Amino acid sequence: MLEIDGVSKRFGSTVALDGMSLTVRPGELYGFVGANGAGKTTTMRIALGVLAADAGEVRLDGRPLDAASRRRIGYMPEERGLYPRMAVGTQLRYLAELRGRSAADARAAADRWTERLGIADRRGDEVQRLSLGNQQRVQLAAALVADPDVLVLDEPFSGLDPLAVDVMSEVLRERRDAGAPVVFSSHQLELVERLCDRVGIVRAGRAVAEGTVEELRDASAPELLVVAPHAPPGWADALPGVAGTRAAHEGTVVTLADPSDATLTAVLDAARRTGPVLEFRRLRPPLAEIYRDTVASTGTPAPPEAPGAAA
Ligand SMILES: Nc1ncnc2c1ncn2[C@@H]1O[C@H](COP(=O)(O)OP(=O)(O)OP(=O)(O)O)[C@@H](O)[C@H]1O
Repeated sequence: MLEIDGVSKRFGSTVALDGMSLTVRPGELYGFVGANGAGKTTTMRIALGVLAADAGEVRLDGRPLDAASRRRIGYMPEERGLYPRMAVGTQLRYLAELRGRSAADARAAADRWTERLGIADRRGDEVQRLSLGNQQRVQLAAALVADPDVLVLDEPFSGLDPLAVDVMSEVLRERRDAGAPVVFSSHQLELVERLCDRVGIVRAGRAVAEGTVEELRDASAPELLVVAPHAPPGWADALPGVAGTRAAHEGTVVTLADPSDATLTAVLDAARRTGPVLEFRRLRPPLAEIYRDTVASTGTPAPPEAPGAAA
């Protein structure tokens, strides 16, 4: 289990992290989402020891991380940390050996992962000669080559073609199924919704919501779609238990302040009084909508990034 507990970090006058906390459990695929500058990369760098926290703690299996336990984490940095002029195979073997694997093990792992990720025919090529998407596959291989117990990946899906997205998704699921905690950041919320067991939403350096997509959905204001073609504008605005309405999906979306049976009945009765009701159902907002609502309801917009804040 990987725990980020109350971690804070400033860069000069910029508060990058302000008490960030999240937990990634064994055998869990965790999606880390938030606006540009919300603090995802900083959190991951601190977890990996690339940066030091000002306050708070990162624990692996209940113990504060140290140099030895950090070696159990496979990391894919956002800035991608490969040597551009080193051949793919040589580089992967080197990284595995650096993490304590024997030369034979390192070679076997480099061969296995390049095969698995569809870049076996590029083993002899310098990394800089590969397309960006293929460099990303090498970067994933680099995170996996020493057989880590935990995976921390910063935007692993950005810029990948659909087939590469499938390969990446499959590999992350396999690691999850093998019992590893796997956390990745992404702005591709459909993908996060499809792939992740739990999601953490961050805003301005702190986690503002965490749970399965279903839990996050339950925590947001429930909405009904009512399609009643003869209903006049504002027909549901004043009903008891209704927080607001808007026109959408060729009908009316009714946001409920109180999702009780009494409210549902009142809304349905009011709709039926206007004429035929073609549709009446609970809406299941996608993660993108839940994300927007969560971020909007957790404070004023984040201040713009301080230009040139000192590191
Ligand atoms: N080395 C640094 N020096 C100064 N400020 C920094 C540094 N690294 C990050 N920051 C600031 O910390 C804040 C958090 O940045 P971070 O990169 O963690 O966000 P992010 O959520 O990963 O964003 P993105 O989605 O754009 O990758 C931002 O305001 C950023 O400008």
